Amino acid sequence: MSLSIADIAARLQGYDPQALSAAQVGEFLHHLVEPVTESETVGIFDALGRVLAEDVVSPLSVPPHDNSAMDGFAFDGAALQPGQPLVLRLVGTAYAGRAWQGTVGPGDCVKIMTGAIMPAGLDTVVPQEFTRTDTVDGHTQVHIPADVLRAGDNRRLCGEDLMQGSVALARGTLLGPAALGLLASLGLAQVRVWRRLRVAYFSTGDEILSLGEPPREGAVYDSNRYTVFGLLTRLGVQVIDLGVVRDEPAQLEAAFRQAAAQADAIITSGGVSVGEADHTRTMMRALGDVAFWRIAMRPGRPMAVGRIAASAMAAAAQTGLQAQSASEPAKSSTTSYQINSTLQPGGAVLFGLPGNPVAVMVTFLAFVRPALLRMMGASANTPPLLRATCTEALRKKPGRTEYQRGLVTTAADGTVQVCTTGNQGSGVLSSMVQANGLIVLHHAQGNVAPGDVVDVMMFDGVI
Ligand SMILES: Nc1nc2c(c(=O)[nH]1)N[C@H]1C(S)=C(S)[C@@H](COP(=O)(O)OP(=O)(O)OC[C@H]3O[C@@H](n4cnc5c(N)ncnc54)[C@H](O)[C@@H]3O)O[C@H]1N2
Ligand code: MOO
Repeated sequence: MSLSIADIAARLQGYDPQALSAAQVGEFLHHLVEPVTESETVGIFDALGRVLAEDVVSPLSVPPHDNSAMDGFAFDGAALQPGQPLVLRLVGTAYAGRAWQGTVGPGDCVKIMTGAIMPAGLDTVVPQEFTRTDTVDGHTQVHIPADVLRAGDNRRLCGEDLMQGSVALARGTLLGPAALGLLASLGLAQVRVWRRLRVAYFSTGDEILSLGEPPREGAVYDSNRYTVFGLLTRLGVQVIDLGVVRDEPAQLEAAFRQAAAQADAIITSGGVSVGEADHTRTMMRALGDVAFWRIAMRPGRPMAVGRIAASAMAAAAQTGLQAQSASEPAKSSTTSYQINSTLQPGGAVLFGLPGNPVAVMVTFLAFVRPALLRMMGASANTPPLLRATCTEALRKKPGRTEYQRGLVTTAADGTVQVCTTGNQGSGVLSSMVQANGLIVLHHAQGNVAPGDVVDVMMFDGVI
């Protein structure tokens, strides 16, 4: 059963929607979102980027036999003596893909190919390039110099990768290329994964132009839908693009209703600050259980989160924007509008992101992405932070988290360094494009001096 905003707020110590720390936001969202519960079986090619719904127990051992890691000669390592060269008699050849059928006695060796099963009684392989061979009385002899290897070298043990009956991949694993290979190595062509998450998104604002519309004074092209599309696609969710929605109650209600009916989560951008001119906040309150936050962070201060009712129970009538379930009074409105909304439990999770293009990306990476990964059933959802030496001074006020666009490079001496990529305005996408990570200046941290070590959230593998 999902918790209401009030329930979650009551669980959080020191919860103040007007002054939340980034850590409190993470904690709040952890309570707000729940993993999906439906799973499906998919073929291995469709499993990339999906999350395992159950443990994969290894049906066989990998490798299935002790085998050679080198092309060379297999022999009994007990014959090796420190400081002594060894001479062995060649009695046959073991090829990969079939077991060698002969028998070996003391002082014998078998020529062996990489991957071939180790003949019974032999445990060591000398790579062929370490050896010299000659023929004595019609027999080939293999000479191994002193001290070039130890007993057991160059032999891969049965089950050293995976043992039959052990958990090869745990439920909650986000399947990457290595996991696909591992599944295939177990002979598994199909796998059980959680169903794909559906995420709907739209941009709000009367000044926002869709691509294809001619430029006009005071208007800007919608960039947020494209960054959100990219961020969601990288995450492997099913995206539902609902376009640009005018700041007009009927259009906003229709967009929220459609999004809540089709998706597990809704991402909007714009209209969550205190501006007088928009209906977005009012509509969010009217159609759902939503909190409006001011987060102690930069960029990305205002944000709305909650749930939007899944049922389309509201009958819209053109009689004044009075959202009956809303505690917030209607903003100044030219259109009259009324919603008869009955709040239903559950519904789609709402992430109402601030309009500024970099604030959208930063709030997505800091909060939305970990929350969506949790909804996807993934067990790990925060990327590790890299430690890098900052090459410049950064001004930072303690008491808020700041994310600065950074370019991480490796210096000639091998040190990992980071510098900022220029204008850090929350509308400036060009410095985001030049960055390969976000410098994370933590809540309590103060100014950074050149040479100080800072944390960086790298984009690689994330966006
Ligand atoms: N009095 C206050 N004013 C503002 C505050 C505040 O705390 N008190 N917070 C500021 C911060 S921080 C941000 S961020 C913005 C967020 O405001 P909104 O979420 O209401 O966003 P808008 O006003 O709609 O837009 C802000 C900005 O972003 C541009 N924008 C919006 N959508 C898009 C889009 N899809 N593509 C490209 N650009 C977009 C929009 O044109 C505005 O320039 O509020 C501050 N004000
Ligand atoms: O912090 Mo706003 O979120 O400036 O862009």
